[in-house]
Amino acid sequence: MANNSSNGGEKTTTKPPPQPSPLRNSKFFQSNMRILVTGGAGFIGSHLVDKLMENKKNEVIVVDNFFTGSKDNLRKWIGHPRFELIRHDVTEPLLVEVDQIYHLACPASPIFYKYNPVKTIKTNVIGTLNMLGLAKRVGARILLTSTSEVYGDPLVHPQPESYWGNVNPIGVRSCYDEGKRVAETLMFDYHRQHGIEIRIARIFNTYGPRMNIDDGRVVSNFIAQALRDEPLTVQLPGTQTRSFCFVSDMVDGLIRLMEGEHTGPINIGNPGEFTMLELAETVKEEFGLASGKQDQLHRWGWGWGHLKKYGMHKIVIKHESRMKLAEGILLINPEVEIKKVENTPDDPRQRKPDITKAKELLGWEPKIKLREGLPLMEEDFRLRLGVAKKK
Ligand SMILES: NC(=O)c1ccc[n+]([C@@H]2O[C@H](COP(=O)([O-])OP(=O)(O)OC[C@H]3O[C@@H](n4cnc5c(N)ncnc54)[C@H](O)[C@@H]3O)[C@@H](O)[C@H]2O)c1
Ligand SMILES: O=c1ccn([C@@H]2O[C@H](COP(=O)(O)OP(=O)(O)O[C@H]3OC[C@@H](O)[C@H](O)[C@H]3O)[C@@H](O)[C@H]2O)c(=O)[nH]1
Repeated sequence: MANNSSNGGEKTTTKPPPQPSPLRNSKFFQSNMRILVTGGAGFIGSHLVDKLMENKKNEVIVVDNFFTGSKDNLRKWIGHPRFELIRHDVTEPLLVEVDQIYHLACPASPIFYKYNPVKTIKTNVIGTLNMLGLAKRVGARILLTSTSEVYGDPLVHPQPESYWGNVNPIGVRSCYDEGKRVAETLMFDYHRQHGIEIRIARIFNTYGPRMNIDDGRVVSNFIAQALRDEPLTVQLPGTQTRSFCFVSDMVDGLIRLMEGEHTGPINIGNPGEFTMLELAETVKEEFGLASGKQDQLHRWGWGWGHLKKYGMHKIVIKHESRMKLAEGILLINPEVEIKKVENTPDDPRQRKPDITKAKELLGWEPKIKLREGLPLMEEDFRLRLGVAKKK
């Protein structure tokens, strides 16, 4: 592991920050906090906007090119007097007057960021340069949503912020991993050279309502597959691990980081670690029977306790016609609906955040466990998939 001396960088500023807008210091005019959210039409961004809009002192401007995001995620705010939505690509310069910038714009799902890798790296590098230029011009504080992927396929486990990572610089994921690493470098160079107030969050896998249904990320894939009665596609070997954070916890962490006194980088994630096979089992238990078959079990007075008692908790009922109640024993189709499929290159084998810094510096830790968070996605996914709960 590398030493920690240049991590955090909190004593390295050589210049005072640029002057904020005169309105900030006005004695006579109590202005609102003007907050720019790039990528605000996406999954995490739209939840962040919901939270920021709860504060009546905030005006929120979203900038998005709608590559992976959608206006639908923001529909409740369109037309609101404290809200503006601008179709704009962050690889182009932007002129707006703001006090804070949450810079999220970047496709996050591997399928999407690998679709046009040159555009992904431009978004991370030129997009971040443009947002730092904006921050410098208007004296805004800027927060970058970096990623656990800066640790690559980590050789240190769990990953503290002081770990410098194990990243392939020429692989198919590099446009994203290395792009985010350069974005972090740019943030610290602007901080040291120009005194910009920066914040860096290293986000670990996040899930929740509004994830794109077919964007290839594992939680949204498994839930959509379970609700469509399709096999869950576990990519080989299935023993690779991830740590999943519910989106409301993530938003809380990002706002604390922005409002706090520490530049970061700070890991924001849930340390609960699961293999992909364990995740598939959990989704099956929460959703496999939830598509109506669970109701039937309840009508018979059967619950998971009964299934577990007979060692059947890992079994999905495929055809109800094959189910019989015989002398009080439920016969279930033993077909296990998990399909092992090929993986993609450079898939990290393990990932778990060390969140000591987030706890100590931000007073933050996640509240929602995986089993509590997964069911909170059901209604949203059913609605968008058009799959009703069976009676
Ligand atoms: N969700 C996660 O698990 C996770 C993990 C680590 C880091 N992150 C980071 O958090 C941020 C948000 O992730 P998300 O899960 O909400 O992803 P998302 O794909 O749902 O949202 C990204 C948003 O950015 C927009 N966008 C992409 N390129 C753009 C460009 N050039 N100009 C303007 N807008 C652009 C998209 O249209 C979308 O609305 C990303 O920066 C991502 O790297 C997410
Ligand atoms: O259907 C699937 C999809 C994915 N997987 C596996 O699930 C694991 C997680 O894959 P995801 O695509 O959800 O996400 P990854 O962890 O690879 O990248 C993620 O983490 C960091 C963020 O910055 C990225 O934005 C995010 O997508 C991988 O090991 C993958 O092989 C499956 O087993 N089945």
